[in-house]
Amino acid sequence: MAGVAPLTKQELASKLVQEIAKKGDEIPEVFFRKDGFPEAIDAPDLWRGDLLIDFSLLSSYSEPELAKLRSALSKWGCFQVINHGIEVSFLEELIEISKQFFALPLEEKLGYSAADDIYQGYGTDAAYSGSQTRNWNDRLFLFLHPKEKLRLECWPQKPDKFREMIEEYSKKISSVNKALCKAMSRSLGLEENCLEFGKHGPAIARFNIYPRCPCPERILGTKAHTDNVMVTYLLPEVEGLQILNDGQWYKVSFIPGALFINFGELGEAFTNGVFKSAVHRVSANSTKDRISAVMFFNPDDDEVEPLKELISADQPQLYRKFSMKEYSPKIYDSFRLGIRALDAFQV
Ligand SMILES: O=C(O)CCC(=O)C(=O)O
Ligand SMILES: [Fe+2]
Repeated sequence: MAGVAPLTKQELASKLVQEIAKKGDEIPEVFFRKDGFPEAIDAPDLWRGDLLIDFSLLSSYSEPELAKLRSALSKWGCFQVINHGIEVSFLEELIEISKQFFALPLEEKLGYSAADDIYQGYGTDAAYSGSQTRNWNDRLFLFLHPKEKLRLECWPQKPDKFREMIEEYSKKISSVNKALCKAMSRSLGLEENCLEFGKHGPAIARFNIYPRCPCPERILGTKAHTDNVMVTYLLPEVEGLQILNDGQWYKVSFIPGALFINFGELGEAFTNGVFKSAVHRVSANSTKDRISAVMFFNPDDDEVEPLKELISADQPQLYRKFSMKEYSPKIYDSFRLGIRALDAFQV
């Protein structure tokens, strides 16, 4: 990330996808994928079957549900979860409030971008390097934990309930995460506190908007990537997310009220590759804007290393021990270059 300077508000305004979409001018070349991208297939049976986890069964440690969880994470690195205990009306309101935030006047939103931090606040990714193909996406990015990283000036004061809802959502997601950590440990035949993280709650909240796009066959909402975290909890508004598995892209079916959970690179390192980090991307669509609300969890310690219990003759150690201080600087370039930051730490 060295050498990447934040943009002035004016520069940022000219790069925002919402603004480009609103003007309706010709789309800048920098958004077009030079070589196109492979099509994704529908797989409703998968999302209603092997990759649909009933959270209420996990909390009672149902053996078949634990086996399903283990299989989903080791083969796909992701699943959707229902009966997670967060009221659907709350989730719908969160999406609605996020939508209202992105609908605020530009000047007001720019007030929530950080002048000295390319990540935090309102803005758009990948606006900082002229050469890479850009995503058709703007976002609000907020650090929640550790407290030293929290920048309250980037937290929207409007819509009125937004701040309160983010805090509330982070508590609700935390309790889902606590139970899920235990279930994941159990699914691996381990003591329930072996695979524990996110004690202080999610590290980051990210709200995405993918404006309606006139040219979805040549532009992506977000290009293929793995998340640089332990685990991601995603609340989508409609379809658009896609997953790569064995060389094939799959459309994730939208299930109202379900949360989409995917394992990040740090989760893969922590489980010594037993659970995979899902490669995913977001398509653009020509009919409507799309919103998603994302919570990212990180490890509690500064160092990440594969669990001893998951290293064996059959499953030799895949990643060396590394610190977040070593890992974090690799994130920006890996996203830009489309490679995995984690691969730098292979044994
Ligand atoms: O919007 C989505 O569905 C996915 C977002 C995503 O992958 C991310 O924010 O890391
Ligand atoms: Fe992601």
